[in-house]
Amino acid sequence: YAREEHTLRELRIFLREVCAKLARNRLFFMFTKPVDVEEAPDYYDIIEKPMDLESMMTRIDQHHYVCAKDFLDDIDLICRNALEYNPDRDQADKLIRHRACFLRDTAYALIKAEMDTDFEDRCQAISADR
Ligand SMILES: CC(=O)c1nc(NC(=O)[C@H]2CNCCN2)sc1-c1cc(O)cc(O)c1
Repeated sequence: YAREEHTLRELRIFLREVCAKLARNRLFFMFTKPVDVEEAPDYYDIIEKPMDLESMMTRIDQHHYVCAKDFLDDIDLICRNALEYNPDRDQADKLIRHRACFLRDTAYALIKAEMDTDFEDRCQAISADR
């Protein structure tokens, strides 16, 4: 059990670094905090499950993520929300959709590049056990 806790501690340290790196990229500024109703007045009428990088950092500290897949599921949620809220063909919507896809692809690439597959396998085994 102590070994599992050590593995999950290592996962949290790794995910904080990934989350911080994404939040530092100014291209992703619109995804770093909960959507501001000043910017998008009807946002919370349309989007059921809001998500953002700051909330994800809190979820790391709350031990919400037991494997990298759980973390990437929330990244996918940020992306899906942006695609749903910005469906139109106008420039503003297109830019946000592009940035959302870029955030998603960057997160997946960062984790694939920096995480051992056997480490993620161990985390997913713990996740399955819980
Ligand atoms: C993150 C997101 O999904 C988002 N979408 C927007 N869409 C629009 O403004 C589109 C909607 N269709 C009509 C033309 N305007 S603004 C916006 C946003 C940007 C920020 O700098 C901060 C913030 O909290 C939210």
